[in-house]
Amino acid sequence: MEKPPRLLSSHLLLKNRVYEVTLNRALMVWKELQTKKKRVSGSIHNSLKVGRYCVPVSEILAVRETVDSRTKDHGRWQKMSQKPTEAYPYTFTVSYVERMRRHRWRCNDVTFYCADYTVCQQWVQTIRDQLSTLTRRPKHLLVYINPYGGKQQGKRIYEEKVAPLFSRASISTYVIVTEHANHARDHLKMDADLKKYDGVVCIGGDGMFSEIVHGLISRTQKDSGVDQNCTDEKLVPCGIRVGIIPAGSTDCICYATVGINDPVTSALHIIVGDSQPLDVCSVHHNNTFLKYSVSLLGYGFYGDVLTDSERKRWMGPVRYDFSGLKMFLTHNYYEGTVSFLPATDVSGTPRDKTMCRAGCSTCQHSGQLCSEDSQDCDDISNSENGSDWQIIRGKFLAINAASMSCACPRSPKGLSPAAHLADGTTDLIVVRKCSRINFLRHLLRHTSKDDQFDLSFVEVHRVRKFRFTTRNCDRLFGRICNDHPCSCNLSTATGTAMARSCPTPTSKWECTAS
Ligand SMILES: Nc1ncnc2c1ncn2[C@@H]1O[C@H](COP(=O)(O)OP(=O)(O)OP(=O)(O)O)[C@@H](O)[C@H]1O
Repeated sequence: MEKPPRLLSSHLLLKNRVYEVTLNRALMVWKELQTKKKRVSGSIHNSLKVGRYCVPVSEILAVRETVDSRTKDHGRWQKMSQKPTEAYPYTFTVSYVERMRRHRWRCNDVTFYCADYTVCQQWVQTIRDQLSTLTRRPKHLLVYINPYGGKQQGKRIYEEKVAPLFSRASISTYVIVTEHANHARDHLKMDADLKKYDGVVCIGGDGMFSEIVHGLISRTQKDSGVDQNCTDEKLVPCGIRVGIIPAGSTDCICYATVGINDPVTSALHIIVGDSQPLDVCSVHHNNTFLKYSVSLLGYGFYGDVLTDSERKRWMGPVRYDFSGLKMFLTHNYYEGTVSFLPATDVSGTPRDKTMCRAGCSTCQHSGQLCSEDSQDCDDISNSENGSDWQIIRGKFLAINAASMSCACPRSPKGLSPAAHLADGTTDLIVVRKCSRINFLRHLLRHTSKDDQFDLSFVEVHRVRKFRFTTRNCDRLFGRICNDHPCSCNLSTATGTAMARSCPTPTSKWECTAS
């Protein structure tokens, strides 16, 4: 492939050594000219070889000029440990993403010393020009902080770890610290002037993310004239991106999308404009819309754990372990009928060995699955009307729909390890009534390498829609656990980014009680 032409090339001083520094539209590279003693850190993933560093322009956060070793910014990010020699009195500092191990990102600064003021200015201006061409980067963000989630550290996490990075990247923010549950949802639904923002940032856990998703999707449907109660109507995808800064108890949506629960990593993904579409399921009861779900919808064990754990919020994150143990000992089961429409037109299965990650080819293809005029969507409707529905009757300990892996640090594989983030399907996991010891075996497999579906009392299906009808309809929806990671907080087990996520309502399923 042809190399992009050089925009700039200069000999600049860095840590008292002379480097050849070059910039093209894609990369900034600096290479040491005198390498008597190689003392370059190998910690940067971006480096091509010792003494040569390479940073994609897309991962440069900012550049700032420094005159006479006094930077214009006096932030904590400044690392001006060495004084410029007299021959190189003009400096500029580049902040960029340093990729560490295990999906962790950090902001690193490198300061270059120039002999000539014009050269210094040229570098600053050319890098800024290149950054201004990156149109996916947000400039204005609406930030909601839940001061109540997780260990109640949301405000501190935002102020100490995230806000300085947003300010470094010249992102303007409008920050709302929520005052009560559903504050963010209602503000997004009714009041927020979304045209002013390039994205919404959620500082909190999965419950808070769910609030924001509900606010945004409901607003989008209302603005587009879509009736949420009608199961046959196609949902209109939500155009605005949502960033997650993990500050909850389990943060499984962040973990499953970014691969790590780390506020700095998530903030950096937001700054560089990364995005990952997510499936959104809608849940209905008797032709009435109940909820949206992007991660786990659980009935039975997981719903019971959530219901119980909400009453014990004062315990902090450990409440999930406590309630998990309690529900495990209670060993409730539920009788009813599960009917589902299998996703027969997709390539993968829930038993695959690969985990879905950003850039997954299956999700890229399926992202357009239910776009307007899609033939595939018509095929799905035809199947519904036909006889493709399958039925399971019996007594169940748990009925779960995982629209993503639902992985979290305590259960790194998650509830359904091969579930896709945006393929328009959900993995339906049915755990039939079994002995307590067998159920424990199933739960323990969420934390081990063993296949949690390879048990006679567990069934897993990749589906487009499903229905659950209990024998006792009254109890049905009181026990649904929606968009909540309690699944990852079982008595035995223990999730950027944020998740940089863009809700795309590509699949729908319904629960009906009759
Ligand atoms: N100011 C507030 N006071 C009380 N509750 C709030 C407030 N703001 C948001 N909430 C509610 O707090 C609930 C829990 O928040 P969040 O998801 O951030 O933390 P968590 O439950 O500890 O973490 P996780 O969902 O990852 O387990 C959410 O359902 C949200 O509706």
